Amino acid sequence: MGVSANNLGVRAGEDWLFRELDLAVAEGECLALTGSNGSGKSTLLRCLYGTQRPTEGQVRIFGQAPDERVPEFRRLASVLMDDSALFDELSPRQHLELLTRSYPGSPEADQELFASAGLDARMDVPAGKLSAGQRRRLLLLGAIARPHQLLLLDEPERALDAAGREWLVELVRAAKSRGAVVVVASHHLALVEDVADWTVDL
Ligand SMILES: Nc1ncnc2c1ncn2[C@@H]1O[C@H](COP(=O)(O)OP(=O)(O)OP(=O)(O)O)[C@@H](O)[C@H]1O
Repeated sequence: MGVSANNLGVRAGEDWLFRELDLAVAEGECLALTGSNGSGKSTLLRCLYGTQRPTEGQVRIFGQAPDERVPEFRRLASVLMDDSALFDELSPRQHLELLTRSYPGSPEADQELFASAGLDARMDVPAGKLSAGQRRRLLLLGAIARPHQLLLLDEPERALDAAGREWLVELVRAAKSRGAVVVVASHHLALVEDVADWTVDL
Protein backbone atom coordinates (compact mmCIF):
# COMPACT_ATOMS: atom_id res chain seq x y z
CA MET A 1 0.00 0.00 0.00
CA GLY A 2 1.33 3.48 -0.87
CA VAL A 3 -0.20 5.46 1.99
CA SER A 4 -1.89 3.91 4.97
CA ALA A 5 -3.06 5.22 8.31
CA ASN A 6 -4.62 3.35 11.18
CA ASN A 7 -6.76 4.85 13.88
CA LEU A 8 -5.29 8.30 13.25
CA GLY A 9 -6.34 11.15 15.47
CA VAL A 10 -5.25 14.71 16.29
CA ARG A 11 -6.65 16.47 19.32
CA ALA A 12 -6.81 20.27 19.34
CA GLY A 13 -7.43 21.32 22.93
CA GLU A 14 -10.61 19.68 24.20
CA ASP A 15 -11.80 18.63 20.75
CA TRP A 16 -10.58 16.16 18.17
CA LEU A 17 -9.89 17.55 14.70
CA PHE A 18 -10.25 13.98 13.46
CA ARG A 19 -10.20 10.62 15.16
CA GLU A 20 -10.29 6.89 14.30
CA LEU A 21 -9.31 7.72 10.74
CA ASP A 22 -8.19 4.80 8.58
CA LEU A 23 -6.68 5.45 5.15
CA ALA A 24 -5.48 3.13 2.41
CA VAL A 25 -4.39 4.76 -0.85
CA ALA A 26 -2.69 2.63 -3.47
CA GLU A 27 -0.20 3.57 -6.21
CA GLY A 28 -1.93 5.48 -9.01
CA GLU A 29 -4.74 6.66 -6.74
CA CYS A 30 -5.69 10.11 -5.50
CA LEU A 31 -7.23 10.92 -2.14
CA ALA A 32 -8.96 14.29 -1.80
CA LEU A 33 -9.31 15.96 1.61
CA THR A 34 -12.25 18.32 1.85
CA GLY A 35 -13.85 20.27 4.67
CA SER A 36 -14.34 23.79 5.92
CA ASN A 37 -11.58 26.17 7.00
CA GLY A 38 -9.90 24.91 10.14
CA SER A 39 -11.30 21.39 9.82
CA GLY A 40 -7.84 19.81 9.84
CA LYS A 41 -6.87 19.21 6.20
CA SER A 42 -3.39 20.78 6.50
CA THR A 43 -2.91 19.05 9.84
CA LEU A 44 -3.64 15.66 8.25
CA LEU A 45 -1.21 16.41 5.40
CA ARG A 46 1.48 17.30 7.95
CA CYS A 47 0.85 13.98 9.72
CA LEU A 48 1.35 12.18 6.39
CA TYR A 49 4.60 14.09 5.78
CA GLY A 50 5.81 13.47 9.33
CA THR A 51 6.10 17.13 10.33
CA GLN A 52 3.29 16.75 12.88
CA ARG A 53 2.92 13.85 15.30
CA PRO A 54 -0.65 12.62 15.53
CA THR A 55 -2.12 12.37 19.01
CA GLU A 56 -2.88 8.73 18.28
CA GLY A 57 -2.56 6.23 15.48
CA GLN A 58 0.06 5.40 12.90
CA VAL A 59 1.03 6.45 9.37
CA ARG A 60 2.99 4.36 6.86
CA ILE A 61 4.29 5.72 3.56
CA PHE A 62 5.37 2.85 1.32
CA GLY A 63 6.01 0.89 4.49
CA GLN A 64 8.06 3.60 6.25
CA ALA A 65 7.24 5.97 9.06
CA PRO A 66 7.25 9.47 7.48
CA ASP A 67 10.29 11.53 8.47
CA GLU A 68 11.44 14.41 6.27
CA ARG A 69 14.88 14.34 7.94
CA VAL A 70 15.55 10.97 6.28
CA PRO A 71 16.93 11.38 2.71
CA GLU A 72 15.22 8.19 1.44
CA PHE A 73 11.89 9.55 2.64
CA ARG A 74 12.54 12.93 1.00
CA ARG A 75 13.05 11.12 -2.32
CA LEU A 76 9.73 9.35 -1.82
CA ALA A 77 7.52 12.32 -0.99
CA SER A 78 7.18 15.70 -2.65
CA VAL A 79 5.05 18.42 -1.11
CA LEU A 80 3.36 21.72 -1.79
CA MET A 81 2.36 23.08 1.60
CA ASP A 82 1.23 26.48 2.90
CA ASP A 83 4.79 27.37 3.82
CA SER A 84 6.43 26.19 0.57
CA ALA A 85 8.54 29.03 -0.78
CA LEU A 86 10.54 30.08 -3.83
CA PHE A 87 13.91 31.80 -4.06
CA ASP A 88 12.69 35.30 -4.96
CA GLU A 89 15.92 36.29 -6.70
CA LEU A 90 16.05 33.15 -8.86
CA SER A 91 14.17 32.85 -12.17
CA PRO A 92 12.10 29.82 -13.23
CA ARG A 93 15.07 28.72 -15.38
CA GLN A 94 17.39 28.90 -12.36
CA HIS A 95 14.86 26.97 -10.26
CA LEU A 96 14.82 24.32 -12.98
CA GLU A 97 18.66 24.18 -12.99
CA LEU A 98 18.70 23.88 -9.21
CA LEU A 99 16.26 20.97 -9.35
CA THR A 100 18.21 19.23 -12.09
CA ARG A 101 21.41 19.58 -10.06
CA SER A 102 19.78 18.40 -6.82
CA TYR A 103 18.07 15.43 -8.45
CA PRO A 104 20.22 14.30 -11.39
CA GLY A 105 18.34 12.13 -13.85
CA SER A 106 14.95 13.29 -12.67
CA PRO A 107 12.86 12.71 -15.80
CA GLU A 108 10.33 15.37 -14.95
CA ALA A 109 12.63 18.36 -14.60
CA ASP A 110 12.51 19.44 -18.22
CA GLN A 111 11.75 22.62 -20.09
CA GLU A 112 8.61 21.13 -21.66
CA LEU A 113 7.01 20.96 -18.25
CA PHE A 114 7.67 24.68 -17.72
CA ALA A 115 6.19 25.43 -21.15
CA SER A 116 3.05 23.48 -20.20
CA ALA A 117 2.74 25.75 -17.17
CA GLY A 118 2.68 28.81 -19.43
CA LEU A 119 5.89 30.07 -17.85
CA ASP A 120 8.07 29.83 -20.95
CA ALA A 121 7.83 33.58 -21.66
CA ARG A 122 8.86 34.32 -18.06
CA MET A 123 11.77 31.88 -17.76
CA ASP A 124 14.30 34.60 -16.91
CA VAL A 125 12.19 36.81 -14.63
CA PRO A 126 13.09 36.64 -10.91
CA ALA A 127 10.42 34.67 -9.05
CA GLY A 128 9.84 37.67 -6.77
CA LYS A 129 8.53 39.59 -9.79
CA LEU A 130 6.10 36.91 -11.00
CA SER A 131 2.36 37.24 -10.39
CA ALA A 132 0.76 35.25 -7.55
CA GLY A 133 -0.66 32.68 -9.98
CA GLN A 134 2.65 32.35 -11.83
CA ARG A 135 4.46 31.81 -8.53
CA ARG A 136 1.92 29.14 -7.66
CA ARG A 137 2.54 27.44 -11.01
CA LEU A 138 6.29 27.49 -10.37
CA LEU A 139 5.81 26.02 -6.89
CA LEU A 140 3.65 23.26 -8.34
CA LEU A 141 6.26 22.54 -10.98
CA GLY A 142 8.90 22.35 -8.27
CA ALA A 143 6.85 19.69 -6.47
CA ILE A 144 6.13 17.73 -9.65
CA ALA A 145 9.68 17.92 -10.98
CA ARG A 146 11.24 16.32 -7.91
CA PRO A 147 11.40 12.53 -7.87
CA HIS A 148 8.43 11.24 -5.92
CA GLN A 149 6.09 8.36 -5.36
CA LEU A 150 3.86 10.44 -3.13
CA LEU A 151 2.61 13.93 -3.86
CA LEU A 152 1.08 15.92 -0.98
CA LEU A 153 -0.65 19.11 -2.13
CA ASP A 154 -2.31 21.66 0.12
CA GLU A 155 -4.94 23.65 -1.79
CA PRO A 156 -2.82 23.77 -4.96
CA GLU A 157 -5.57 25.63 -6.84
CA ARG A 158 -5.04 28.79 -4.76
CA ALA A 159 -4.30 31.86 -6.97
CA LEU A 160 -4.71 29.85 -10.20
CA ASP A 161 -6.95 31.15 -13.00
CA ALA A 162 -9.36 28.90 -14.93
CA ALA A 163 -6.65 27.71 -17.34
CA GLY A 164 -4.29 27.12 -14.41
CA ARG A 165 -6.92 25.02 -12.65
CA GLU A 166 -7.36 22.87 -15.76
CA TRP A 167 -3.58 22.50 -16.01
CA LEU A 168 -3.52 21.44 -12.35
CA VAL A 169 -6.13 18.74 -13.02
CA GLU A 170 -3.96 17.41 -15.86
CA LEU A 171 -0.85 17.46 -13.63
CA VAL A 172 -2.61 15.33 -11.02
CA ARG A 173 -3.97 12.96 -13.68
CA ALA A 174 -0.44 12.59 -15.09
CA ALA A 175 1.00 11.91 -11.61
CA LYS A 176 -1.61 9.17 -11.11
CA SER A 177 -0.88 7.58 -14.44
CA ARG A 178 2.84 7.49 -13.54
CA GLY A 179 1.78 5.44 -10.53
CA ALA A 180 2.25 8.13 -7.86
CA VAL A 181 -0.05 8.41 -4.87
CA VAL A 182 -1.59 11.89 -4.64
CA VAL A 183 -3.16 13.30 -1.47
CA VAL A 184 -4.64 16.73 -2.07
CA ALA A 185 -6.52 19.10 0.21
CA SER A 186 -8.74 20.99 -2.18
CA HIS A 187 -11.88 22.99 -2.77
CA HIS A 188 -11.50 22.55 -6.56
CA LEU A 189 -14.55 20.51 -7.60
CA ALA A 190 -13.07 19.19 -10.85
CA LEU A 191 -10.18 17.73 -8.87
CA VAL A 192 -12.33 16.31 -6.08
CA GLU A 193 -15.14 14.94 -8.24
CA ASP A 194 -13.40 13.90 -11.47
CA VAL A 195 -9.85 12.94 -10.48
CA ALA A 196 -9.91 11.75 -6.87
CA ASP A 197 -10.57 8.06 -6.24
CA TRP A 198 -11.32 8.65 -2.57
CA THR A 199 -12.56 11.59 -0.54
CA VAL A 200 -12.26 12.21 3.17
CA ASP A 201 -14.49 15.05 4.35
CA LEU A 202 -13.08 16.44 7.60
N1 LIG B 1 -1.91 19.71 18.00
C1 LIG B 1 -2.76 20.73 17.94
N2 LIG B 1 -3.13 21.35 19.08
C2 LIG B 1 -3.99 22.38 19.05
N3 LIG B 1 -4.53 22.87 17.93
C3 LIG B 1 -4.19 22.32 16.77
C4 LIG B 1 -3.30 21.19 16.72
N4 LIG B 1 -3.15 20.85 15.43
C5 LIG B 1 -3.94 21.68 14.70
N5 LIG B 1 -4.57 22.56 15.51
C6 LIG B 1 -5.53 23.61 15.11
O1 LIG B 1 -6.58 23.01 14.37
C7 LIG B 1 -7.00 23.85 13.31
C8 LIG B 1 -6.91 23.08 12.03
O2 LIG B 1 -6.18 23.77 11.08
P1 LIG B 1 -5.79 23.25 9.63
O3 LIG B 1 -4.86 24.28 9.06
O4 LIG B 1 -5.32 21.85 9.68
O5 LIG B 1 -7.20 23.28 8.90
P2 LIG B 1 -7.53 23.32 7.34
O6 LIG B 1 -8.69 22.41 7.15
O7 LIG B 1 -6.30 23.03 6.53
O8 LIG B 1 -7.97 24.82 7.16
P3 LIG B 1 -7.99 25.79 5.86
O9 LIG B 1 -9.06 25.29 4.92
O10 LIG B 1 -8.34 27.12 6.46
O11 LIG B 1 -6.59 25.77 5.27
C9 LIG B 1 -6.16 25.10 13.41
O12 LIG B 1 -6.90 26.05 14.13
C10 LIG B 1 -4.91 24.63 14.18
O13 LIG B 1 -4.32 25.67 14.90
